[in-house]
Amino acid sequence: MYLELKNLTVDFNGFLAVHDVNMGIEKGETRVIIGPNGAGKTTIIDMITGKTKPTKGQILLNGEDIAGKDSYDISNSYGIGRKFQGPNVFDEMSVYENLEVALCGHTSLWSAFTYRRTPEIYRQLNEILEQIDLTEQREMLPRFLSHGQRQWLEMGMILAQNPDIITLDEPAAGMTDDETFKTGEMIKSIMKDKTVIVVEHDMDFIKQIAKTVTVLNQGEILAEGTYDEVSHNAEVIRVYLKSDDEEEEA
Ligand SMILES: Nc1ncnc2c1ncn2[C@@H]1O[C@H](COP(=O)(O)OP(=O)(O)OP(=O)(O)O)[C@@H](O)[C@H]1O
Repeated sequence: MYLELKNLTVDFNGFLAVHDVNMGIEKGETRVIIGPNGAGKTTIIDMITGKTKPTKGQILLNGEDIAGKDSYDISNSYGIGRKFQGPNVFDEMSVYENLEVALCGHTSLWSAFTYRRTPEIYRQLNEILEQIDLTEQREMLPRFLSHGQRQWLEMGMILAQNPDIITLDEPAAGMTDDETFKTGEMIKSIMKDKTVIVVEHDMDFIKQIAKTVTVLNQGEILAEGTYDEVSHNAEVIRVYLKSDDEEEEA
């Protein structure tokens, strides 16, 4: 197994936000984690990406336990990238420059000083611009982009960093139906060689992208299976899907 969570647990002052979670994710898989508000979905991503240290359990990446390592190490040495819920771009830089910073990420003054745009850098940046459909917007500042386009820029910035594993926390939140569909197609095409872990609520979007869906409830795994399996599971309908519909109707 490529990425394996074993008895993963976090205790926030006596509250078990994640409790004995076991999950195995294959290399190249797109895994979606769903569940009601407060189920522990983001906390699991926080632990995988080093933001939160587990109280107990292991996070095995190719058999090596990375639980408790800091987020810088996890992103730089272990190739795990993260897209947060809200936009996370440099407002004063163009779309192109944002991607360039992500691609070339200067770790020292010297590397920034000696940096030159090479043909290979141009090629890679243009390829990413095409993949996220922002070629025409390349000189624009992010604030002039639509909400969806800003999210795609961030997906491009993560791609530019070339991680092996990409975690996306509600990538379609606030998007129109068309933008949501386009985001799903992007994940399927440009991230097809990556291992992708997505936290989402939009069931159509989940159906579009997921091979396996893990359902969390109150910090524990309630069900796991294909979209069809979990969406027909009586317990999942009771604790999650039904209450979702009722909220929408209310
Ligand atoms: N640092 C923290 N200290 C204390 N409690 C926390 C902390 N972080 C999260 N929690 C609690 O842990 C539970 C799980 O939170 P989490 O954000 O992982 O849920 P979620 O499934 O991602 O929910 P949502 O769909 O609303 O984003 C919640 O009850 C939350 O209030």
